[in-house]
Amino acid sequence: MATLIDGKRLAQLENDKTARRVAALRASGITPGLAVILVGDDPASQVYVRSKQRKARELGIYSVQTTLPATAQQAEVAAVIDAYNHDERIHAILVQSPLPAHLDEQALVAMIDPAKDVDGFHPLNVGKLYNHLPGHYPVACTPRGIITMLDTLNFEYAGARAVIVGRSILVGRPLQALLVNRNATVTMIGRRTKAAAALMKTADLLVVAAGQPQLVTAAMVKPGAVVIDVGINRLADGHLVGDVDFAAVEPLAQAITPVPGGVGPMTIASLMTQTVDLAEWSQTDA
Ligand SMILES: Nc1nc(=O)c2c([nH]1)NC[C@@H]1CN(c3ccc(C(=O)N[C@@H](CCC(=O)O)C(=O)O)cc3)C=[N+]21
Repeated sequence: MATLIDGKRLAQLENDKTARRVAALRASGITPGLAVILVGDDPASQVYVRSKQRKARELGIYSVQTTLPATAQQAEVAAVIDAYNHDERIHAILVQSPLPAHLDEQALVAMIDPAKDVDGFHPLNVGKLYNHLPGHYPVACTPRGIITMLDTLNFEYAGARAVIVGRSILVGRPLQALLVNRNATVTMIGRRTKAAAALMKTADLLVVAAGQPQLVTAAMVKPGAVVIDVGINRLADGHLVGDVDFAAVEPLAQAITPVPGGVGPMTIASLMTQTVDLAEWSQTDA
């Protein structure tokens, strides 16, 4: 039987630490501030943004939100980013993804002050991560949360074979960099990959972020692998499932994340941690 990686519990532990750091910062006169920009009325995005705001306030973080209609133009969103860039109460800016298709998301992300880029999506921060540069910079929150979970397992990165299914800007690409930087050997799988199942079966660490329920079956998992399921799929009956056939894979894995209660809560915990990081760095790196 696999170790269940309890994301809810690990997130709780991390949030407790964050609350203590926020209290210490506030005692020294700095309240960490998070600004969330939501465009449109995608129901899943509204749920995520609401839980981010709730958690931030719980932890003592100053938290504000700008909501724009789905018809908002590029320049309107840009003006909101610019205002937060110059707002001294705000240390962390998040533009909820995905944006409506008529907006150029990458151009907007590039307008965020890199020192306030809590998602780590600004090209400057992406480049620093990719090149494994020293110093303080934010990294994508979902991959950061995955690393935290692997660290608690004392996962041995060096020499491990990692396979990542999904090459997104939010998850697959930044996680690839974080794992390469820890001396893992990383294979990226996309839709055009040949013999994907056989590649997955070589993985000591299998991370699945494809957005496809039941994509990974027991036949694709090496016995003893660590399996991280990033998928969040809402089925017709309202059930939330990941990308991994949990019931079939769990008996042969060394450790596995559940959905819900795995990567999702850790993503939010990482976001809170990184908001506080940015507030601290704004004092020391200025
Ligand atoms: N700029 C930006 N940054 C993000 O970090 C970002 C984003 N855009 N867009 C969407 C994805 C997705 N994401 C999730 C966060 C928490 C849960 C989460 O807490 N999930 C719960 C279940 C929640 C539910 O019931 O739907 C769980 O897995 O247990 C899920 C998904 C952050 N994202």
